[in-house]
Formats: sequence, C-alpha cells, structure tokens
Amino acid sequence: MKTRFLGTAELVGTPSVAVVVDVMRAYTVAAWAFARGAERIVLAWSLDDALALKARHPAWIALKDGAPAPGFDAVNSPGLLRAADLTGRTVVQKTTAGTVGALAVEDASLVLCAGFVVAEATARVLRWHGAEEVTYVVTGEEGRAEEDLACAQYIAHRAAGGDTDPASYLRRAATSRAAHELATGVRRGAHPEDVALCLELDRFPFAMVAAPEDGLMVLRPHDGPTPPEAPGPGADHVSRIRVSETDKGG
Ligand SMILES: O=C(O)[C@H](CS(=O)(=O)O)OP(=O)(O)O
Ligand SMILES: [Mg+2]
Repeated sequence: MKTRFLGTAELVGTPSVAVVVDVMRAYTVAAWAFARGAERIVLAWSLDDALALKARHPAWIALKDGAPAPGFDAVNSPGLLRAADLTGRTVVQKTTAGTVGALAVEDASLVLCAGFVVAEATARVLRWHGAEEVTYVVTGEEGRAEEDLACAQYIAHRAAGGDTDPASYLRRAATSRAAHELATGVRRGAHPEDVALCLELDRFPFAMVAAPEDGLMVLRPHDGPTPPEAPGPGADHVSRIRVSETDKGG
C-alpha cells in the first residue's frame, strides 16, 4: 500500500482513497457525536453555510470550533459534547482544519475521517478495501501538526498490517502544540479533559465515512467489516459502503 501524507493545501488532484486526520479536535468530536446518538454530520464549508443550514433545519445542531457564538448550539470539544443527547440528530460541523480537509477531498471515491479514537476501525476499513494508494490529509498546521501526523502514521502502519506499539505515536500527540494550546487555554471552547479524550486509542469501534449526499458532504459512522476480514476487493466495496450508509436515510 503506497501512502502519502499531505497538508490540505498540498493536495493536487483528487485522491482515490483519502484519510482525513484531525485528532484535536474535529474528528474526536465527530466520533463522540455519533457515540451520543447523532445520525449524521454535515460538514459545512463556512460558518455562514452552517448557520444557513441551521436556519433551514432548526432541529439540526450547529457546531463550530473556537468560542461559543450566536446561532451555534455547540462547540468543538469532546469534553463538552460527551454529555449531550444527540439521538437521531443531524449535526452541522465547521472547524478551522478538520472539516476543511474533508471538503478538499470530497470527490475521492472513499473518504475516511479519523483520529486516535477510531484508529483501528479506520485501519480495518483500509485493509478490507485493499487500496493501492492512500492519501492521508494531515489537517493541522498546514500538514505539520504532530498529533495529526502521528495518528496518520499509526493508522498507516496498522492498515499495512504492522503490529506497532501505539505509545510513541500517542506521546507525540500528547506533546504537540495543539495539546499544549488546549491545556493552557489558548484554544477556546475547550474542556479540561479534551486532550485526554483525544488520546483515547480505539475508544470507538466504528470508522467514519464521508460522502456527498444531496449536495452536502455527509459524515456517517461505518461499522465496517467484522473479522475475519474479506480480502481487498476494490471499488465495488466502496460503493457498497456508500449505498449502505445512504440507505439509512435521514
Ligand atoms: O477546535 C480545534 O481544536 C481546532 C480549531 S482552534 O485551533 O481551536 O481554533 O479546530 P480543528 O479543525 O478541530 O483542528
Ligand atoms: Mg486539529
């Protein structure tokens, strides 16, 4: 499996298979939203788009990073979101790095969004898919965010079938600039346990697949193959992922 690790701005063309990594905090938050019952997450292009979607669908939950703001229901914090009851809800998420990275690869045939909390489930989908080339979008700090790069490299090892010790990867994330900013209050809309929650390896059993639906980029949890894994079959299985997820409706 050939792998590339690129910042969002470094992407050229449309990758076939993309894994968009944002450990702190967009895709840790997304995973918590699904764990709390959310049915789907619409990835918004801008704050204005998020608010427009919320205006059209008042029952949707609008979520942004940074400080709380008028019109938004939630912030990009796993610690603050983990007590919310999101059963059956649609969340609209807009963040500085994570959601932007996924929208940059919206035309890829398979888009997985990931952090450490869904690392193994993500690697399992990649092994099952058997892609020849996987592009990891390292969303933070123009592709240099240590927490995202460490997570991407860990998932890549696991996707290749490597039996690698996660400790050093998690340590890199724990000592990253993002972790420091979260721990010292530089990043707004934060909870004291956010860093720890972002470093919970394999906290959730599902992967997260983003795909276009009715003109929107929609993220949904994907249970993926259960062991024993099917051999890598190619594009047919990608479309099956999409079809089965779309069939959930909503
Ligand atoms: O919420 C986050 O941690 C960051 C934004 S900021 O650095 O706090 O402004 O967003 P993300 O897209 O999740 O990296
Ligand atoms: Mg980030």
